[in-house]
Amino acid sequence: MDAKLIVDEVRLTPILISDPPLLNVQGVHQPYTPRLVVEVVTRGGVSGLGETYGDTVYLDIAGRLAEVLPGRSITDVNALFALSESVDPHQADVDPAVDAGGLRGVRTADKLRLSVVSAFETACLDALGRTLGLPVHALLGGKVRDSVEYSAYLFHRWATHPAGGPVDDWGAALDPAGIVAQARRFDRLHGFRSFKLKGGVFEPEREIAAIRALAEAFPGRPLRLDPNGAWSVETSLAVARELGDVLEYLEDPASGTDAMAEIAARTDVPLATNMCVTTFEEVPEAFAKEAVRIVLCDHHYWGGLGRTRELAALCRTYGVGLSMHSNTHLGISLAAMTQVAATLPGLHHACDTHYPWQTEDVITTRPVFRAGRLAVSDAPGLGVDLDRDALAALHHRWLSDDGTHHDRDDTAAMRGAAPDWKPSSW
Ligand SMILES: O=C([O-])[C@@H](O)[C@@H](O)[C@H](O)[C@@H](O)C(=O)[O-]
Ligand SMILES: [Mg+2]
Repeated sequence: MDAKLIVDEVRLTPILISDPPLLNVQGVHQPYTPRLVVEVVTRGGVSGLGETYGDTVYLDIAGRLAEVLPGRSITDVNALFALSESVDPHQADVDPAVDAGGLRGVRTADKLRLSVVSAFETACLDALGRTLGLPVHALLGGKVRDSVEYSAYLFHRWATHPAGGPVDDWGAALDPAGIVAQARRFDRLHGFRSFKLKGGVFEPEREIAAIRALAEAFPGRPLRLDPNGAWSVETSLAVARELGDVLEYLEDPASGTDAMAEIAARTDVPLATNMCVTTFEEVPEAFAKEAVRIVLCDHHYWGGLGRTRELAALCRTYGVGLSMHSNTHLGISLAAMTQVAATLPGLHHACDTHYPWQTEDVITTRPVFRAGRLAVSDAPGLGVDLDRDALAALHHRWLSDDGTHHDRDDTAAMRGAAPDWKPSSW
């Protein structure tokens, strides 16, 4: 093996990034959210980047994996899965509740581990691409498109965080007019064609009214509503009836494969998910029951860019559509999302991204959306460079935090404002 390809060192940098007070079924985003930046440095002196969730449970696994990677080749990405299993001590005692802030289905030991592996895989591919002078998409078999379409991600939100924190100039959006104003600003700034509204915050009638207002303001544009499983089957069907003429798809209206399958059987509105199909183990049942028409892939918890392509092949085989889920993330993840999305032939919907809500980053140049699309970089690796000063500042914030923000918890943030608050379901 070429010595240049051997891992010399792995650097893990937990950071806290500022985040606006976006509302969802579990509460409100905290003012700062944790992310982990992974750097894999080769003996050839090349450094590759990856990014993933930064909560404590991920940091634990990442620390163990980082210890055993030096001496192995950055080409050995398939070996990362077995290697991560061999170092993960927490496999048996994972709380299977829905993730405390991520809303990406139930927690499993596998999913936690894969969310870490994905950042290491991305970092290895970035390092390999930089070493060979090739973009990551070339390492995945080549791009099938030159740009990737993203959708605007609309949220009901407060103007400021109740307990203080970073302030932006978006103001509150708590009714249909506020959501339309937010959409207009996204349209003006980034040219997004599709709009997704995070639902499950207010009673369904108010969210239906917001989608209707969007349909009037942007006739013919693809619209989606995602209450993260907050509704019953009957409520979901009622919403589907109300909005069937304007929705591109309804995302996770109810929780669980059985509920989704029942809704799917009784409406023509396509259902999408990033909650009931989140692992390969969940695929057979959901596909057999025809519970979803679109799976939202996410390279973080599916285990990386290679596994995302495997999921895409499965969806293609079973005639299920594909798009991409997003959670709060920075530019390294956005670059990884764009590189893998560029290689997926059956990507027929605009991908989700939280990125426009993020005002801080650890890369030197912010990507620019044009007409809602990002150009696919042909530069070596992911095509992004680390801003070490920014990384150090965000790491310093993480070090200075008393632990309140080390684990994302939207419910805790909401209870800071309303101590008796409980997630609603309709
Ligand atoms: O950021 C949020 O509040 C979202 O609700 C996120 O946690 C979800 O994972 C995600 O965006 C989704 O599509 O369900
Ligand atoms: Mg969703």
